[in-house]
Amino acid sequence: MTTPSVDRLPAGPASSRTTPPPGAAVPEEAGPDPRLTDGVLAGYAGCFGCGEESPHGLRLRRTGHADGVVRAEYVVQRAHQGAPGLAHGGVLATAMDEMLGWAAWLLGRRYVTGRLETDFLRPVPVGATLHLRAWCRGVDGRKAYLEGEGRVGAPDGPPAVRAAGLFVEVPREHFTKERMN
Ligand SMILES: CCCCCCCC(=O)SCCNC(=O)CCNC(=O)[C@H](O)C(C)(C)COP(=O)(O)OP(=O)(O)OC[C@H]1O[C@@H](n2cnc3c(N)ncnc32)[C@H](O)[C@@H]1OP(=O)(O)O
Repeated sequence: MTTPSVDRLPAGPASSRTTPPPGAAVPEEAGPDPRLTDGVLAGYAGCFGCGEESPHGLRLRRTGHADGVVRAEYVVQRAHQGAPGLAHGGVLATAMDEMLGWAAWLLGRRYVTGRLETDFLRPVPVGATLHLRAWCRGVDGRKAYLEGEGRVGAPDGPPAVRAAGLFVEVPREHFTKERMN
């Protein structure tokens, strides 16, 4: 069991559907299983969140993981605007989805987002670097409960976004059977 050493924001966005039930353990971080990172799944270059081949994608850059917490940086691009000069909320939610997904996959199993809840705490300007981190709060059968946050300008900068999510473990076929190409 690991307990992420995270300086958590006071009130999270979690509803009952993204809160682990009592007794749900936080597993040891397994590290991404090489069998999961086969180019089709984790690390996919076409991924809108992290892929280098996605022209207007977020291109999240992972900066490390330790003690069950995964960290990344995201620089807000002009293509990510909602209001002029400010990041679109849906784009920020995407960044959090990606982060929570990474934290889930570090458990060594394949997960997809079932539910994502997001709080937007302050606007994030184009050109700003968002320092992101995410961690697991517990696993209950196929369900993993993740949490994360993004801070502007520095890892201890002002919080701009936070999220809680319920991820569901799926078999490999999930990613192949309904693919269009
Ligand atoms: C490295 C990779 C990074 C990836 C980062 C990006 C992650 C993503 O964005 S993934 C893409 C977005 N997500 C998707 O496309 C998922 C689409 N949905 C699905 O495929 C299915 O609905 C799926 C797999 C989530 C669940 O379906 P299924 O496998 O039939 O499981 P199901 O029996 O319905 O649910 C399993 C459990 O999860 C719970 N659950 C499922 N969905 C939700 C939900 N939205 N809210 C709360 N609980 C839920 C169920 O209640 C059930 O709980 P219990 O076991 O206690 O009864």
